[in-house]
Amino acid sequence: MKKMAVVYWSGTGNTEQMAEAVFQGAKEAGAEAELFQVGQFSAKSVEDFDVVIFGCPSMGAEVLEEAEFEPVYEACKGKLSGKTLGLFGSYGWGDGEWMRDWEQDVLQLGALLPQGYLILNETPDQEGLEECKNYGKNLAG
Ligand SMILES: Cc1cc2nc3c(=O)[nH]c(=O)nc-3n(C[C@H](O)[C@H](O)[C@H](O)COP(=O)(O)O)c2cc1C
Repeated sequence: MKKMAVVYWSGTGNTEQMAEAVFQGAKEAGAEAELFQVGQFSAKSVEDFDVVIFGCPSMGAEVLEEAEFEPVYEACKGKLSGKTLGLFGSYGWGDGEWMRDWEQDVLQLGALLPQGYLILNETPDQEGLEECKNYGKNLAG
């Protein structure tokens, strides 16, 4: 059984809804999944999971949220080489630049991103939540 962590930050709840659906999908696919708000996670925890799925919306000007999410993610970076990851998040008026940059960052660290990333505009609709579930399922498979 795969051990999976879904680790997220969300300001207004959109990425949180995505995180919950990704987590549900992983569990339905039979993974031993845990859901963490980013403050509950640390670099040390990376080793405890086969797959780590990070979620953070586009903030600032096309960057990760800097006060809470980024410090934890930065601390995890040293543990991500060879690790299977997922990346997801919600965005607003942009074109997903923050996620393209984030994808490049994890690939440069040597992490694996077998299902690519998943982004949704603002509040997820039913179809979006299904996409999130499937993303979690596929990473569990
Ligand atoms: C301070 C702030 C900065 C933001 N910066 C961006 C941005 O650079 N690009 C973008 O597409 N959306 C931006 N947004 C919009 C959020 O990414 C969007 O509303 C998202 O759905 C928020 O997700 P959350 O509910 O998980 O916090 C910003 C929102 C806030 C509050």
